[in-house]
Amino acid sequence: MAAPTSVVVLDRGNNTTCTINLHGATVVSWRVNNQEQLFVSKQAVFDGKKGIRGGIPFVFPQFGLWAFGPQHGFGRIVRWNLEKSPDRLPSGDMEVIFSLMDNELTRSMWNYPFRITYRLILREKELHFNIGVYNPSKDLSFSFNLLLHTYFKVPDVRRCQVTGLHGCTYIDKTRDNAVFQEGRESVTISEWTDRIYQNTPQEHIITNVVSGRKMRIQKYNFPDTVVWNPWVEKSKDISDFGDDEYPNMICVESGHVSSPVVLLPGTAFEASQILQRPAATAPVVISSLAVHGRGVPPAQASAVHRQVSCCLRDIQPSLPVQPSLVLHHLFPQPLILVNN
Ligand SMILES: O=P(O)(O)OC[C@H]1O[C@@H](O)[C@H](O)[C@@H](O)[C@@H]1O
Repeated sequence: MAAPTSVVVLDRGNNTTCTINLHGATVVSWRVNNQEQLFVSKQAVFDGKKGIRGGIPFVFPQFGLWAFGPQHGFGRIVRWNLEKSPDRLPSGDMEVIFSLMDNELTRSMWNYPFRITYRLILREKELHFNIGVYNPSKDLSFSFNLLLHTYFKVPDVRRCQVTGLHGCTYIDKTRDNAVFQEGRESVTISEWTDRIYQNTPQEHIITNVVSGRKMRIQKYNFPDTVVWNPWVEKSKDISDFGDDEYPNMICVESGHVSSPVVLLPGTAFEASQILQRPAATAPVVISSLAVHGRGVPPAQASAVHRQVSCCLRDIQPSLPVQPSLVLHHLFPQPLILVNN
């Protein structure tokens, strides 16, 4: 029987938590105010062997097919060490550090000494990732790919837009790895998508993630951004992914994959990422309003109020909005807003 997997939990308070499975140091949950931000398939396997389908698997030292080992390398299928247990920082944020060193198994696929430290910090609305890869050898260089294979949870991937890709070249894995240039200001998904965008900027925003809000990705030393969704047909080929789950996830992955990192003896590579749930101003504005309107009986006012708040989140997740304009759009009949 395979070794059971075990998890480490960061708890910042206020129902803001992050759970990391030592198997692959895979982040399997990130909840902000009790709201899950990451997608994990209902069919994910936790057998301590297979990579976990969802969350944030750690792709190393290979991205994609590999002649010497499994697809996406061994980083996501080996057990990592808990280098430093969860600890509260003076800021109130929670920190944990994992590490991985070469061992018999990794040497059988990739015969190099290495050491990785993977530090996570859970803030109020942010999750920080700091990665260091060290080459302790005196004479051998090695090269590798590294990628954080982040599965974001979304209500409907067709409504997501990803910014920051305009003008970037991309390798399209759905079209025999042909190279194209992105012409859209923001990228939407309506079919099987598997692209490696190159030399992308340090920031992307994804719209319409959970509760219709936005997610900000900031990255350092990760020149590539992979965008993946298997869509209808490819989903059926993935045994640990439900046929009907593709609308509920989008992978936007920060990595160093279209060219390898070459690490000289005695040197280190560092990269980092911050995921941030920007504060939503609109629901705050509207939640302090009571809705009364012609055609809306008082008994239904709170239901309308709830509906308006949800719609507002969908329409303008984080920008300041004019509630009256949005309400007018939603309810053409005159409505009176009473500030509580
Ligand atoms: O099924 P896996 O090995 O987890 O890979 C999932 C996908 O991961 C993406 O990052 C790749 O670009 C895709 O080609 C791949 O299909």
